[in-house]
Order: sequence, then structure tokens, then C-alpha cells
Amino acid sequence: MDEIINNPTINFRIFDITEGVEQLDEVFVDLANSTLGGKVIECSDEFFAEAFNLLKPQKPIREWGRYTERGAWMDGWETKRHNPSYDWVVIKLGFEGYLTGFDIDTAHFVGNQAPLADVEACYSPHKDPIYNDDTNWHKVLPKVNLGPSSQHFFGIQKTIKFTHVKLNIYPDGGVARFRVYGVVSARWPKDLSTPIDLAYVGNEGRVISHSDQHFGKSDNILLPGRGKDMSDGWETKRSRQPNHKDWVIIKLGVPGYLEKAEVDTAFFKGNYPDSVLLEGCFCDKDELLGNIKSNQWVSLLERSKLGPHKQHYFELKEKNKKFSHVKMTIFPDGGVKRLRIIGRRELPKNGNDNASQSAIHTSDVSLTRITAIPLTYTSYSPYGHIIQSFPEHFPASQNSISVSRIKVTPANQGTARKYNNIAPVINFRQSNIQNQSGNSTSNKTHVIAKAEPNLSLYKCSPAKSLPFTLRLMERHPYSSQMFVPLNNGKVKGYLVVVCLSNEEEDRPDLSTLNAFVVSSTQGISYHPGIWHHPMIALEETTDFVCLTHESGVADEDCEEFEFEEKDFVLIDVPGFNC
Ligand SMILES: NC(=O)N[C@@H](O)C(=O)O
Repeated sequence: MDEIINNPTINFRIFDITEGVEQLDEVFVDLANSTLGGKVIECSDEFFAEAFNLLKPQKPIREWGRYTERGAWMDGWETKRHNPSYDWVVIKLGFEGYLTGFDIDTAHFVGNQAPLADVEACYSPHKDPIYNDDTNWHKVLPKVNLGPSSQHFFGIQKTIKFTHVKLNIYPDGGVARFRVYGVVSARWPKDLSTPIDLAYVGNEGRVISHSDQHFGKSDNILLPGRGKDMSDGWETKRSRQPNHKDWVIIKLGVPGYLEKAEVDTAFFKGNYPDSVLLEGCFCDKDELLGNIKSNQWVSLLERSKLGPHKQHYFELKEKNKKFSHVKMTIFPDGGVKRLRIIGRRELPKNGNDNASQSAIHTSDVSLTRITAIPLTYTSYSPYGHIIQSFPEHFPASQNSISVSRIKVTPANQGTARKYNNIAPVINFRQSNIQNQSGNSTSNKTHVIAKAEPNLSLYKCSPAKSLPFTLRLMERHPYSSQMFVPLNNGKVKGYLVVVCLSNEEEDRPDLSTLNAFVVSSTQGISYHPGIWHHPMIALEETTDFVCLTHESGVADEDCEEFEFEEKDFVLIDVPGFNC
């Protein structure tokens, strides 16, 4: 039963449980969800359970009998007792947008749930608000009652655009999940013919219907990044009918001219679909979609084979037709992690394709546009090393690549474990050492001025625009180079772009190009001679300690290579804004 409560600041409705899910979760995006990049900025207290749990995509669980040294382990945010005023948590939305509703879920909190809550919001795109600063907070949900272990859905009139929300609980207690439903407000490139992922949730793409989502929500295919395991992809149940197929329909953020697609089966290794096909249609009303006859769907990609745990790139047909919706059909069933639909809102004017000359190849989709992926030892090993801590008692059997080469010794009178040589520091220069013939002693060593180690600090300003346009690369032929971020976790991550060398032409080999989103708890090193883009900070100014060997002879310390415009590459960095 809906309850219309008129409120001087806003009109909002309380939904009953079933209607709440229908009205909110199916129609709107949870802008605060961690899978969209939502994150906790700060909170007043998280004594019993940390605030980041509020934003986890998974449903809350209860592990009876599990305790921390502070109390019962709770899958949510829980503050300590007897707060004389109230507790609060500030959350940065994954994408800025217009708010339409909330779900304040007190699952498993019984007797320790927060009894009252309200919500505020602000628009602060360039800096995160801090407590008691001059941020202009708007009340978007007045104080509401919360009961034990239940979801509480609230629909509100669509608000203005916000970047952050603040959940206030009175006086203290626990909340399991906090969903902030709304509509993404995309930041479009100025040039209408710039190729972008028109299906991406950050570009206002939405899944509007599907045949099945038994194991994994169909919405997941439009999320940033490649996810962390099988749980955050779209996965249908096993079909037992002959000739079965499953499908999902996406409403593009804006209608556009479609050129390329990426179908990613990351983490689906034994349950990826055998094959996939893509169709498009132009329909300016979702509700009319139901009337689209099967023959009104236009084929964009014929049925094509898929493989396990892999990004598949396809050229699309009908590049000169405008589409508003895309239908992906998988045969017979299975899991897909992500679908990217690269297109343009408008075709380049009279063939003068500035966007293509400035950023887009048409020859090979893998060089046209790539998506930054999370850093792993395996994927990064051709380019360098990862510098990061190890869990306390790291079982050597796991991730052996990271531990087997590293000798761990006790140190500091047994109070520390020393992980030796976690990454090599290399200097191929031989200071004035020459063999008899006067040549360098090997094809890698080189007689030049003596090089000295330089331990420096780089203060990197964040990328001004995303997707990132790769215009140049550099390399240090005789020295490894290491970067370790200094930020105290305020920085979500940074972008590392690398490729190997084309030996014949002695230039970057873009067919080996890779872009990695590196977490702020990791450092990296480049092998000598590896082409890389100068360090790219994301969203925040980021300090890096850097170690390299330098002789002061410019061309030998660092070589640069500037690409022709036709070779520029666009790099999507899911989950990050600029
Ligand atoms: N998490 C937990 O133990 N909470 C209770 O002790 C409490 O509400 O104080």
C-alpha cells in the first residue's frame, strides 16, 4: 500500500517490498553501487562494521557465531552505541545523476538496526566534500522510520543532478545496504562523431528486458571494467530444450551509428555461450519494443562463435544506419561478462572524419579502442613487475608466479618478514667498461656516461578527459623504471599503458598494446626498453616514488615516440571519471 506523505522539501512515496523492487531496481540504476565505482568518502564511525559494506552488490548475509574482536560480525555498516547525536556516511556516486529513490536495507540487524534515517545530496564534481566544510547539502529524503531486518523502499520525485549522497542514521546502529536509485547523467564528448560505448551504463545505456537471468543479472553486462569473478556478469540457467536461446535487449544511452562490438566472457570458462548474434532497431518508445516483429530487427552481427574467458571483438554491419536498441542473443545459454557497443552519435560530416583521424582506426578494432583491465601478474609479466604487499601467510601454492621467485627471510629480530628482490632494478649501462674491440660487451650493454640511480617523486595531475587518447609513448632503453604511489588510499587507482617494441621498425608495436587500471595499493616497474605512456593519474593528483638509472644524456635516458593521428588509440577506463 503506497503512502503519499507530503513534505515541504520533497514529495516521496513509501513502496511496499514487491512494488519497491519492481519500481526501482528494474527501472533505475543504483548509482552508489561499488560495481559502478561508488565509494565511501568518510563516515562518523564504523566501530562494529565498515561503511563500504553498504555499497556491495551482493545481498547481505549473516554468519551466526562469527565474531570480530569488537563484536558480532555484521555484513553492513554498524556504529557503536550511545551516540548523543547521529552517525553519517558520505558516499561518492559511481556516476553523477538524478536521484529517484532509495532502498535502506537493515537485513540481519535486529535490535541493533538504526531506528531512523534521512538522506542528503550534493553536487561537487571537482572535490569530495569533507565533514563540516561549506558543501551545500540538499535534503532529498526526510527522516524515516526503519524496522529490523527489512528493506525500506522510498521513491522520490526525480531530483537535480548530484555527485554525492550522505546517509544519516539517528542516533546510531546498523544498516546492511544502501541503494541510491537514479538515472546516470553522462559526460558526452563534445564532438558528436567521437566513437564511444553507447551501451555503457556510464553513457546512460540500460538493459530493458531479457529472457532469463537465473544466475547473474542482465544489467551487469553494461558495468565498468571486467569484474572480479563470475558473480558480476549476466548468466542464464542451463537450458534443457533443443534449439534454446537466451536474449537481452539494451537501450543505448543515445541512438547512434554502430561500428564495433566487444563481447567479453571473462570468468565464464565452462559456461560461456557457444555463440552470439547481435541485432539492432530504431524505436523511440520502449513500450513499442514489444511490437517489434522479429523481421524488424536488423542484423548487426551474424551468429559468431565465442570462447572461454575472453574478449571478442567484432565489426558490425549497417554502419550508416541509426539504432536506438541492440538485442544480443546467445546460443543456447550461459554467461557473458560485458557487452560494449562502439558507435557515434552522429556520422562525421561530409566524410571529414575528424574523430576517426584524431582517434579511431578503422582497420582493426583491437587497435581502435581498448578497455583498461585490472592488473594481474600474468597479463603484466611481458612488460614489467608488480610491486605490492603479500597477505600475512601467503600460501606459496597460490599465485606462485608472485611468490616462487621471491626469497622470504625473517628480519628485524623476527618481528618482520623480508620479501627479497620483489622486482629487479636494472641498469644495462656499463660505465666505461669496453671489450678489446671497443664495442660494448653485449648487445644490451652500452658504453656511455656513468649512470646514477635517481630516486625521485612525481606529482601527477589527473587525466583531463576520459576515454584517454593515446598519442605518444616513451621507453628507457638501458634502465628499468619503478613507480609506487604514495597516496593513503584516497586514490582509487591509476592507468598504466604499455606495449612491446616492433624490432624491425624500432617503434611501439600497437598489436601488443595493453592498458591496466592499477590499484593505489600497487606499484609497477617497466622492464628496460618497454614502451609505456608517461604515468597517468586518475581523478586525483597522485604522488609516485620513482626509481630509475639516469646518465643525464637525454636520448639514452628516455626515447619518445609520437604517433600519427591515424594511430591514436582511445582507452576506456571503466569506473573512473575525470
Ligand atoms: N555487531 C555487534 O556486536 N553489535 C552489538 O554488540 C551491538 O549492537 O552493540
